[in-house]
Amino acid sequence: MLDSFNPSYNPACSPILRVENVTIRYQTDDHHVTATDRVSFDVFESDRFVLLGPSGCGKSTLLKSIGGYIPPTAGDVRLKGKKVTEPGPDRVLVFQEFDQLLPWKTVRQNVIFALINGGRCKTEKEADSIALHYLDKVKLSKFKDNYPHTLSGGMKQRVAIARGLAMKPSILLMDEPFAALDALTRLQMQDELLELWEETKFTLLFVTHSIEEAIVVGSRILVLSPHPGQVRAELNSHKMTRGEAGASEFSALHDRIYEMLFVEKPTARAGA
Ligand SMILES: Nc1ncnc2c1ncn2[C@@H]1O[C@H](COP(=O)(O)OP(=O)(O)OP(=O)(O)O)[C@@H](O)[C@H]1O
Repeated sequence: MLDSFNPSYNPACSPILRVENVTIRYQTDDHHVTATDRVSFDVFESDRFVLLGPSGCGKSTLLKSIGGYIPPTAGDVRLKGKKVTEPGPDRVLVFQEFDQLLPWKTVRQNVIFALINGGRCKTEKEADSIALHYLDKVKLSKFKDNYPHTLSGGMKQRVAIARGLAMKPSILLMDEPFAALDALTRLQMQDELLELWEETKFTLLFVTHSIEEAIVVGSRILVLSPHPGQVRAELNSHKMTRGEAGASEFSALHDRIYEMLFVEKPTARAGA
């Protein structure tokens, strides 16, 4: 899963996740596709770190690499100081697609299955109590014995989030988890995710191509240029709200990111 122990890792001040100069190239039958180009960033404990960029800039590719599914062509991904070489229960991925649950298992059985197979629990009893705890957190206690096909898209995503958090990963990886939802449900799910974060302060890496969503969900935002993805800027979006109180700050940051993505020419990494 991870290579040998790194004695230089100090949990008090080291990042949980370090992505260093990561370039990822796909080899197709007749050509290479460079998805990301020398991307670097650090994610610290309890960050809500967002990768933001237009379609095709390599956000999903980066997330899959962090998940251990795609090795970088160049550069390194390190989790708690150890090089990521394959998937592991310390990094749980939540996808956009609604079919990420096992359709032949109930909501509660889906969470129990992950807990036992991911090695988090040894007994069904222990897994059941953790599953019920997290299903309650996502307000799905009443639907614990339902099968996935009887749930709405938003409810299925809540199960996937409960399952992810129940695993207590070092970092929760979310790839446009709300993109396929209707606009109202999407806003509601963003708020619910923030409420959950307030309770447990889990470390989150969240991919989106929506500027609004990045500002609402993120405490830090990495803006990536169009294909191939390079770091355009890293921004602090801590304490931004979409309510009236923060409206002018919110729209100033929104406009700034919009310009970076669609107006300005690529520049070196800019701090904020
Ligand atoms: N398996 C693959 N084989 C070849 N090229 C690929 C593969 N997967 C992705 N790509 C290419 O890599 C680039 C980055 O794709 P990726 O899906 O990571 O971007 P993205 O930013 O997540 O896009 P979106 O927001 O549309 O999901 C694109 O040019 C894409 O066509």
